[in-house]
Amino acid sequence: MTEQIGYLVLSTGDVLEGKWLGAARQVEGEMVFNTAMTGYQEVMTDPSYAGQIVTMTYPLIGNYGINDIDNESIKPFLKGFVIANPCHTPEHYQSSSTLLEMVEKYEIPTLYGIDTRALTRIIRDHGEVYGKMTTNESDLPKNCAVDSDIVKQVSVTEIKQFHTTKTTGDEIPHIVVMDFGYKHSIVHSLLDLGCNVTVVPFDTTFAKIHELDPDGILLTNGPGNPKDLSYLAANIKEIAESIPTLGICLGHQVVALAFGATTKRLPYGHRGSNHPVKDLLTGKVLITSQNHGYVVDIDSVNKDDWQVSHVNVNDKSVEGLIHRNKNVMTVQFHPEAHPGPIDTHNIFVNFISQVKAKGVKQHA
Ligand SMILES: NC(=O)CC[C@H](N)C(=O)O
Repeated sequence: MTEQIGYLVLSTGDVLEGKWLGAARQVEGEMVFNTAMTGYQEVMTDPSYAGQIVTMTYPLIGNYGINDIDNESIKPFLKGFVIANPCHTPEHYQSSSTLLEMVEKYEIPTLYGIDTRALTRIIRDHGEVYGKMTTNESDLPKNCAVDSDIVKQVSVTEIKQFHTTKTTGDEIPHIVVMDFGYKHSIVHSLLDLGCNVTVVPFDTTFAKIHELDPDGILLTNGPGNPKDLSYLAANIKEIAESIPTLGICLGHQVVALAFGATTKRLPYGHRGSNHPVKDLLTGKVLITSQNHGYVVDIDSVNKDDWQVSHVNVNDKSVEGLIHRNKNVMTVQFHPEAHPGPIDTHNIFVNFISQVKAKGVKQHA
């Protein structure tokens, strides 16, 4: 294994020295930190990290290996990975390869031996931080914001169909998933609840979606700045107004934008698996999985049409919206978890109930 020295040079002027896990692969991108103590495989394969260099605050990564079931997409899309201590001797009955093998297979630029908690403090103090993973410590990152067409880079280009094996009666709702960079767990959650699923490209038109004859629409998570998708607003509004709709994370943000709200950047994002969210309808606090850098501006939400259903306990930001007259609900957190707790699984259950209440069509 290589012991080659590598550097993480930050736009703040800080330089952190580490070693390359696998080959040296120079890359630059937006720095973000994730505080989950487990779930590194799901984090590495979540398409919402496309264009970003991810660091894990938890120091030991790779200790339960890499398995064949927890990938959240067809391949990792993150730009780089920065960790403290990699484990080369994993122990888990489902483990089929190691972190190093994963990093090499997908050529993920990875540095280890970095004090990732000190790095996280720098990101928290400065907010928007860019980093360059390099072999040359005087190699400064440029302003490498995430590409404005990043969703196009991760979305499917062709329709994909999935059939449920868990029928709960004779009604099988058909859910069309608009793919902004979907996590596989979202589709698994729908299949487990007895739905058939069609995944379509993020920019599929209302007319095309109508031809697919869905009972419900799910707009997924995805990378980048939601405002870069403002050009889709009219299409998204038309879809959400006509068909029961659930938006998750980026899906929540683009629905809010389509109905006239605005989004803004959070100081340093919410990424981890223990973010407390208050459900304002039940008064309960739920522990949620999160991964976002932008948020819907609460003051911009039209309160005549929308009810704020969830708020973040830590910073009071919007975590969920329900339309007062249409069948539209959206959440900023991840009800599919993976990684993280399943406190909010009911979001899917409620959505499917709403779809069924509207009447499931007989599909050929
Ligand atoms: N997971 C997501 O869907 C993230 C949404 C958006 N890219 C953000 O950072 O806020």
